[in-house]
Amino acid sequence: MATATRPPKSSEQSDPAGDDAEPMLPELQDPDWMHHARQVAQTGFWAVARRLPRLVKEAIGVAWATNRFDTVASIGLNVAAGVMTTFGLLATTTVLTELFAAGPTPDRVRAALPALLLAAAAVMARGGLTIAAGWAQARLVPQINYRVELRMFEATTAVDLAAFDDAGFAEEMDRARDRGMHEAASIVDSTVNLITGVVGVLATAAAVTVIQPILLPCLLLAAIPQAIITVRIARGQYLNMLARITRQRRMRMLADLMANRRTAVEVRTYQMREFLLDEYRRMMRAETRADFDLVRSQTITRVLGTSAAGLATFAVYAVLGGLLLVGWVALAAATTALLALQAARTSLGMAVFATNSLYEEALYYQDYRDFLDRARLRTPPGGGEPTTGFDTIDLDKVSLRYPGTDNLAVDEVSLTLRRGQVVAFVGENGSGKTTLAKLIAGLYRPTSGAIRWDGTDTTALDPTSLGSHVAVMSQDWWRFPFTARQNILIGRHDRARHSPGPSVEDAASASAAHDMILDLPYGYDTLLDREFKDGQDLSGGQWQRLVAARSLYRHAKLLVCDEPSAALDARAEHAMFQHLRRQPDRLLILITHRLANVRHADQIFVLRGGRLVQQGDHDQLMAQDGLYRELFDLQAAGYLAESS
Ligand SMILES: Nc1ncnc2c1ncn2[C@@H]1O[C@H](COP(=O)(O)OP(=O)(O)OP(=O)(O)O)[C@@H](O)[C@H]1O
Repeated sequence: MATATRPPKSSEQSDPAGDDAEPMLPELQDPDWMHHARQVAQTGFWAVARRLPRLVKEAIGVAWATNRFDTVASIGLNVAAGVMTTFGLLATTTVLTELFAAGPTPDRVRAALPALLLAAAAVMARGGLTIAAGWAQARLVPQINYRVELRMFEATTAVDLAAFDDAGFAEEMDRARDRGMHEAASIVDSTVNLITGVVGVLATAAAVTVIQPILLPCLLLAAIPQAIITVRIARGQYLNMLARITRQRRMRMLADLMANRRTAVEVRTYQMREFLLDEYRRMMRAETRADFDLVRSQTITRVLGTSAAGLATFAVYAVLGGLLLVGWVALAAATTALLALQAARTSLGMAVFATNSLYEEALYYQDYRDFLDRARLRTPPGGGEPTTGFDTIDLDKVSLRYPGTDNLAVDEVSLTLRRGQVVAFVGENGSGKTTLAKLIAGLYRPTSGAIRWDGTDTTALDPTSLGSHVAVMSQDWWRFPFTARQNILIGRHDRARHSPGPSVEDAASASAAHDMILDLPYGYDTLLDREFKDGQDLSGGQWQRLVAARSLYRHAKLLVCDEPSAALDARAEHAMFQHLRRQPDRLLILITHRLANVRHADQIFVLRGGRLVQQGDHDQLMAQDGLYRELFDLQAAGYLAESS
């Protein structure tokens, strides 16, 4: 199903009005979570049926692990309902036998009464059991969904950061998240439906066998066409869905572009309206054609299937008539057989449909299982010594290579940092500053070399304990859709009362965010997401102040500030750097391209291509003919030129 990505065509190359014109946008690839689709489409029904026992076992295992009571109830009650079907049919035969017997009508009715009551009781019991089974089955679905989702996010939040740089991991996570995890409840649902269908068929077959074994082949003859139609229609729908999925994704993508606050500005400034609408119309025309094709082919299948079912029913009637004539079957038994026929048809259709669904769902569910296994391997083992912090941090020939890359992002860097210092990492874009800071913060483990806190290799320290002493003001911060207060509090959401550290307001004041927050409609309780009622948004610089407040609120012994003032105006930048000064119990690592802000740092480390090429304070580095002086002079020249 995968289609190759083509380069975008210009609008002059294509005719938006023509039905068969090439699309203006490049073809999309099928989503990764659809990789089983072809396999499902190409597997025959019997091949699927052979794998059923394993799939049923797997599904029952999932249900059992979630809620044993509801599992037993949904299967047991369905089986009990099947037994009632058999009783009901047998009682109906007795009723009919009494009614069709010779003698005065009142006597016949009286004789039929006990069996009639029994038949009525069986029907009522069956109805009650089916409802109770449905209730248990419906209870199972949300419980399974919650359990599976929770396990998914327990895994995604526990894996090491490096896992997210691994393309294979990210792909498996998307598959498991987009589709796999939603199939857990579906495989249980389909399994219960399958069991219900099979029990229904067996129950009617048992009744018919008791009444007259010769009627059993008639029952199957009449039910099979129905089963075939069900499979064919389901497969047709599936293949049609496969053929259309990429187009439907493109339509959703276009719909998103045309009705979205984030894209609204560019759609207008570039006057993209007609371009997007043309593309949407083209997709819609193709979709409508596909809808018509599906409806036509399904109608044809239904006509053929219904005719075959009609013929089969006619054949059964003929056989029954023959059996009646030769006296092999009594009239009452033949009438019951017709009732059984109807019930068996429905049950068989249900079982066949459930088999088909179960096969497909189980393939995708396996993706979820595989992802959990892979995530377990990527989760740091935990344990290790707890730590109360550090006086010195030593890096000994530390290197890091990102997965799937050839070059070292950090190349044999050795340096020593001390609590109480302000140090700066300086270098051109891509020189490895952020990566080095993340290594020191424990977010990545070195590919080689060692990082030691007071002489202890950090790999021997408990990661949670180590992380509690670190705060990182990242340059890739996220706009969390919480209130302003929560956005700061999450810096240390579990901080105990009276434990050291600034209050939310103090942290906000230190990062020049306090006044800006007070100006919001609900102050600190303003929700910072426009997608919710009464939500507000902030400018990039205002968000950056809030992010800074969060990391100051964390009150950690190691504070990494990666481009903390990139989006700040001059006044806010000045105010923030007043607070990012030396503190005796904190090591501050500053990464910035605005070199004026690092002039007062105790140590400046200059990186180039991942290697540490210079180190010293500002005066020492300016005295050398090196990269630092070159970068500093370039920046200073810009200001000097302006002022002259
Ligand atoms: N997640 C990642 N996966 C693969 N390569 C990465 C990843 N992050 C960074 N790199 C690469 O590692 C090198 C160092 O990147 P890093 O972000 O540490 O540089 P930097 O000095 O902080 O750059 P900038 O000044 O632009 O922020 C670059 O070549 C970059 O392309």
